[in-house]
Amino acid sequence: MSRPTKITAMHVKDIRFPTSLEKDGSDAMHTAPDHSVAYVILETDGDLQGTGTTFTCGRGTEIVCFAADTMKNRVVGRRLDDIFNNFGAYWHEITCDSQFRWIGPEKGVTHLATAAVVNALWDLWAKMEGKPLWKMLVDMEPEKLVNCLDFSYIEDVLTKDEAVAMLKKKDATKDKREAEMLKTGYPIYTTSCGWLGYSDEKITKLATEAMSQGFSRFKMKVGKDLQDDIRRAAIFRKCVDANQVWGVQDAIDWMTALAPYKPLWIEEPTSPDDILGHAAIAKALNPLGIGVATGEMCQNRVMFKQFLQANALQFCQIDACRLGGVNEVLTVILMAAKFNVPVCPHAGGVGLCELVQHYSFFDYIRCSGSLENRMTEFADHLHKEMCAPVKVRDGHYMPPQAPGFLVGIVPDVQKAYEYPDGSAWLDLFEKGLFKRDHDHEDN
Ligand SMILES: C[C@H](O)[C@@H](O)CC(=O)C(=O)O
Ligand SMILES: [Mg+2]
Repeated sequence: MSRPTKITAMHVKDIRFPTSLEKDGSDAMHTAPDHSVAYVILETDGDLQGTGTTFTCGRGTEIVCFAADTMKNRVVGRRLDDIFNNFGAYWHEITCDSQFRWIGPEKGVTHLATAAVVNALWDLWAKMEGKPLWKMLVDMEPEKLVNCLDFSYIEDVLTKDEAVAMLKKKDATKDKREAEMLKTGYPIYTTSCGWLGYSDEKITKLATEAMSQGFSRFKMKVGKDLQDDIRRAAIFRKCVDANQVWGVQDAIDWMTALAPYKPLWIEEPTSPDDILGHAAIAKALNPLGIGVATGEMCQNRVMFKQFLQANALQFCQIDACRLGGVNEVLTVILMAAKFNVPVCPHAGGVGLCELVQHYSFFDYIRCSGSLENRMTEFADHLHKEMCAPVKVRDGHYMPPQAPGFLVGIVPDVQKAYEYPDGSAWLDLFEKGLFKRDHDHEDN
């Protein structure tokens, strides 16, 4: 097999799944999402390809694809050694393009696009090393790993030297934790029983099934109707997720009413940008035993820094595609470890479970060294569509062994669900179940 030396081409696909039909993935804000991805493939002069995705919710995917496509000229033709030997500097270069940066910076569509491209590079690198991403990160020399990160704007709370020291400190005992992960896996919770559009009967049936499969932790969606939420909270309780529907005082009042059901956290209680609002909610709810969780829409490491500084979150929910890929996610995991805040990654979207598992293994083995108050999300749909679906055993993710970041979608599925001309979509249009984008108000 010939080892790649440079990127020769980049392709971007808009792949969407009609999850709104069954209300999979629905919440109080996103009432009918179609879980989708901007799908990036990097071709090389060798035998390997890199694949990266960014999770989106249907309409809008084409915009992220367009943004990713415009990044081609910063990727194609580049030598892989130049990228991987100076990955932190390369990441800085692509996120600081002097013109592209104006429509970010480091947030929104451009950052979602960055994630897909950057994650494809990490997938390729891990395949070249012959390791799953988590294992490559666990084995990498601390200095080399830290060289992949961009510390701009966060050096007031975490320096390169401090990050190296943190990794070195944990390295003495990492083999033990790696063996533990290989044996028992990383604890997870499921969101799949609690999507907002599901009936009470469906929730009860799914929760019962999940318990028989070894799940003991659940998340339910809230925020549409308080009486509905109270009734459902009695069916199962643990974490609740409002997906940004409330103002600060609404969040405090609503959650005070749900407090008797003892939720561990309230997720995204208000605007994801309102750091001080989250801090006020946390201050009011922490005494009731409820923590604040957020991060799936936290734009970048700078905002995470402030959330941590302001004591505005008790559970840090990194997302594999909202931040600008592995390089930036690792800085947030390190900052969270410094503040002793548990990282509980967000994974309610296609490909996210497959991606975030790598972060949880890395976090436990090499960074936090703790499982206390930590669990990663699992959502039960769109796995058979993946080339290497997550392995779940007794409510735990089991570490994957195949090389790469492992977010590839089965080729026939890619073809069928490519929007709008894949056969599955043509069929849905023909049946009148969907209208093409721009032909309708809403599905
Ligand atoms: C629209 C998405 O499905 C969202 O509801 C996911 C989410 O908030 C979560 O998994 O948490
Ligand atoms: Mg959520």
